[in-house]
Amino acid sequence: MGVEVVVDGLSKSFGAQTIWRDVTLTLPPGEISVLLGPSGTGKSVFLKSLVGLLKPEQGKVVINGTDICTCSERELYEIRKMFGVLFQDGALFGSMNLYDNIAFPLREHTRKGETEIRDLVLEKMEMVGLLGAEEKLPGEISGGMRKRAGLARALVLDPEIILVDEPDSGLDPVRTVLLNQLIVDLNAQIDATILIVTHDINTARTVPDNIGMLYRRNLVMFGPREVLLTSAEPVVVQFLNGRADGPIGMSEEKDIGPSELARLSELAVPPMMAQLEVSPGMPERTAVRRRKDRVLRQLRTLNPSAQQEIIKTLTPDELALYGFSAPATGAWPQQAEPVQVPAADRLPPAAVADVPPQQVRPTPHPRQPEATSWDAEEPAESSRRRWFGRKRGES
Ligand SMILES: Nc1ncnc2c1ncn2[C@@H]1O[C@H](COP(=O)(O)OP(=O)(O)OP(=O)(O)O)[C@@H](O)[C@H]1O
Repeated sequence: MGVEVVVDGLSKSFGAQTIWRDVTLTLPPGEISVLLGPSGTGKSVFLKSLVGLLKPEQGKVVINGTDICTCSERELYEIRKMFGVLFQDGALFGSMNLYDNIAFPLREHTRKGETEIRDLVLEKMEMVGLLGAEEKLPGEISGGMRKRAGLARALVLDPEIILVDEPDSGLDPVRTVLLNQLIVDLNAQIDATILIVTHDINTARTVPDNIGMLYRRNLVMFGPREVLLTSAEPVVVQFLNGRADGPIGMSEEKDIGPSELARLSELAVPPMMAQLEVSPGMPERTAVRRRKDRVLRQLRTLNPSAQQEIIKTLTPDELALYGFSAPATGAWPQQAEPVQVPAADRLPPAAVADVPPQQVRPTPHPRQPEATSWDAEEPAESSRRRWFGRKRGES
């Protein structure tokens, strides 16, 4: 299982320029989190601070009991081995073919022989649908393929924490959905803790378990996806609706006038979208059940819209299991007449811990449209199918 990343009171400046201050959040182990924010709010700086490439002036980043802001170089070196990082452009070496690019961390950081390295490289290349492209140079392949090669390289040391910087930049909407699906499937297979930085609203609405947002040098919020996706905060509403009017300006944050605020308050918060489900043939995401227990424990502290959205994800069995009373109509679960949230001391009931795991089923999510091939120039389908196994219903 991935490890927890605890960020406590983190502040970062470059000279007189404060990037963000007092950022506190916890990336739950094995869950997928997204960090949103307008351009220049310091999302990439945050990722680099998590992996120890930048040193914040204040605060802690605690991983496995070690604060990477104050630990020794040797400890940092060991902690870094737990990370896989996918930078925006894949950060591949232009003169090396894909095989050597992906093999690089194994040759640098392990004593493995070439036979073992070959097995691992080909396994990761198959995982991201790149088998057959070993000899290609980064300059000879599409942006989508470069991203996937970067992802394969990020995976090659079996990371427990994966940081992904704008996976959607430079990709068309279909390739973005395919890459998102790949990240969800990877999470199901290796249960790593994942943090994605993105501008893409669709990614934010469909991929993560948790969402945070940086704005005006602060973390506006961080928590279960339902909290931000139902928030009426003007900056969130503007961002989720992709509107020009609102507190986010082109270069600097601007002050919002009363008429603009009124226009924003008339905008509906976009309806929640279902989270991406794992592909057929993949294992279940074990983080889903852990998250459900965690979120239900804090349910009463969340806003009512978020509470209702969370309750709507529960199956009838789970509603009963977690101690929710049925709505008057008897329909499970429904929005018009909200189900009753049990008293705080019953969330979740102590009995949950004693319930056999198979009784707590992951939430069924509607399927996304069937994925098409990644790149026209590569044999993606056969490669993906070998890794992902047969589709549901296929003999
Ligand atoms: N090494 C550095 N030295 C000085 N300033 C830096 C450094 N790295 C980043 N910055 C500054 O920090 C600010 C935040 O940059 P960052 O790239 O983290 O923003 P971002 O939110 O990821 O933006 P975008 O969404 O456009 O990629 C910018 O003003 C940038 O110029």
